[in-house]
Amino acid sequence: MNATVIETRGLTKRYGPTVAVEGLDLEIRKGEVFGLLGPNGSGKTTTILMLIGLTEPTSGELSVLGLDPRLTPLMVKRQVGYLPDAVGFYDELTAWENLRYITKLNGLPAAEADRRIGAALERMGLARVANQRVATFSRGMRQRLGLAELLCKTPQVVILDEPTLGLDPEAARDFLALIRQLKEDGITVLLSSHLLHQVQEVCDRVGLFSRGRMLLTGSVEALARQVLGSAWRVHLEAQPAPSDPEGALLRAALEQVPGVRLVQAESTGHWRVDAQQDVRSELAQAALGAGARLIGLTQARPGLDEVYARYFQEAADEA
Ligand SMILES: Nc1ncnc2c1ncn2[C@@H]1O[C@H](COP(=O)(O)OP(=O)(O)OP(=O)(O)O)[C@@H](O)[C@H]1O
Repeated sequence: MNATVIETRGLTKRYGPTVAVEGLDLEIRKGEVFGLLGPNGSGKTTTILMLIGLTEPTSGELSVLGLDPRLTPLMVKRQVGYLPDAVGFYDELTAWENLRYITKLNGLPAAEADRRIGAALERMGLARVANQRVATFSRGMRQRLGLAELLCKTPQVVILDEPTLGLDPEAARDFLALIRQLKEDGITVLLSSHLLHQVQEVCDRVGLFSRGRMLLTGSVEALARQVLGSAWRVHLEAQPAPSDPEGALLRAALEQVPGVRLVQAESTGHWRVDAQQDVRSELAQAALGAGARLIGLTQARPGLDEVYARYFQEAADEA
């Protein structure tokens, strides 16, 4: 198993009477992409700020790359790239000049800085606009420039606060693809977002936050299984046999497939099947066995939005 890169135990932050983060136990391993997910005000930013030593925890333990950000904030900052939700650049300088300025502040020798800046801009798809003033950049380009800035530090860990905020769907998808590339380089990524459906594709694991507490953690599939009781969803289109006009036989056949949890008629000839594992071929066989004409079978993963909504609905019902 990969080394633990970020670890917290009972991490808590209070602002006067407000509990921003309470009793957070977190363990993130090298090369993981971990998503802190939850609505506005649930404690994601405060968690991030504690991890990079920008705010003091009220109590609890934390370690980032084996260091305590309370004791050695500069050493942590040197190895951890942090992209806040609003990235600030000098609008009148070009992309290259902005990065050059920052690398100079970080004490990087000029030749090495030029090499890293060139590579980072290329990697972020900004090489063509390297000499363009940042004032002319879209929000998506600024975000990519923010990531390029982080890469100049050759960080081991990258922490991104709401990285897709304000991006249109295409720019958001592109940005998430860049995050996936960081993982391929062995960089550990922690990102926060309230856009559950958007980040679920890119995260190996997620922690769902609510009111300062991380209530659920795991892979999207594990959470779906835990909360919804199933992790696979298949949409099946079939015309029942002429002798089974209501589709009752077809439905019974689908229900009998091992692993199937729920079969629901969505509209005439359309069925939704929730299952514990991939049962597509078994469903196809069952449909044919019931004399139906199989028209189509598509698979969709239940989304985090649904997990989140169901989990909090159940918690509210219990309360
Ligand atoms: N400096 C502060 N002083 C007082 N209260 C604060 C401070 N920073 C955050 N809080 C409170 O702590 C709670 C958690 O806020 P936090 O910013 O961590 O949430 P978040 O999940 O990152 O939300 P968002 O998505 O809106 O950034 C909120 O109730 C917030 O009002």
